[in-house]
Amino acid sequence: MILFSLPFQDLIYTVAENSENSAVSFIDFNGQNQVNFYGQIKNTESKLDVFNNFSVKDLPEFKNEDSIINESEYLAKVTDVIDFIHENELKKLVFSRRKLINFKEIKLVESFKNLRQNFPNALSYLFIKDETCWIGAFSEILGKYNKKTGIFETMSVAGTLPLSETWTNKEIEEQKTVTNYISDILKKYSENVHQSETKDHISGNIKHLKTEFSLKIKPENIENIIAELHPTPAVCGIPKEICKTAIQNFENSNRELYAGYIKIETDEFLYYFVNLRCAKIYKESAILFVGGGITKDSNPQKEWRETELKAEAIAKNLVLL
Ligand SMILES: C=C(O[C@H]1C=CC=C(C(=O)O)[C@@H]1O)C(=O)O
Repeated sequence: MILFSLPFQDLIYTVAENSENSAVSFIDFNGQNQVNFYGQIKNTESKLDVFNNFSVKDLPEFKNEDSIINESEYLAKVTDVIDFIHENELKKLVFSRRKLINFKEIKLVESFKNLRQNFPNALSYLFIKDETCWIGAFSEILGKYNKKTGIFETMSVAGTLPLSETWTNKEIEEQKTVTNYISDILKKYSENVHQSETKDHISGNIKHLKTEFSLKIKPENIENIIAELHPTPAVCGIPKEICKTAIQNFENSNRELYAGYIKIETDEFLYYFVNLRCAKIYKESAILFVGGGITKDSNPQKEWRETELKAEAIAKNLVLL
């Protein structure tokens, strides 16, 4: 079962599970595994209560305690990542960690409702399938294709600060790396790539820098563009392959669906949302997945604070007993 809502839309949708067409797919970070929801996308209308049968008591217990690192372990790892960045002259590498929250009970539908209310510009979702349950809300679009006009949109979102703070060179350069990476790929598909100014992008308690792109493409190029874009340096790093391998070595557990993407096909659009600010739910615990772009100018303590802020953005919406 799945519930989701699209950016700036009031309706809550589900997938009817009435045909073999995949309407919503979660693709993991490595592009190797998928969770698919087949059938027609339909409005849940007022029947949301049905979803209160979503129960976590049948979910497995969380056992992989080794995947949780504490603050001092995180600081040591980020110091190693910075050394690696210097040695390999990298522009950016995204390092992530998991944060454990324990509870007796979680009200999943209420938590989902909180997320969609507090992240109106995001794709918000909640699903349980085959003993796997995830919840999340984030507003970064890896791709949005308008089937009628042929216009493809994407964005570069990076750099993180609390709302009240002022951007420094570190965040500006970090976001530029993502912008240049995306721009170089898009130029292969059109001579007319429109690039917006870089603006603040609010996401709950924090802000990011965002540059938007649009271009007209042929429908047969969509999947190629997505395959080239993912994972962008907003979630991986540059050069992509070196960073993918380094991430596996530095992070002591698999990212699973975190930093992957969510494909949704409606009558009008093909959407690809980046799966950040998300949590995997277990029987009596939730694992929050949070990361940040590390550069040669990173301060490990500030990076820790950033992951704490990102974790809080999800955690404060979870209704726990
Ligand atoms: C990798 C994450 O955020 C990305 C998206 C926005 C800002 C980011 C940053 O400032 O590092 C990251 O690139 C995450 O939230 O786990």
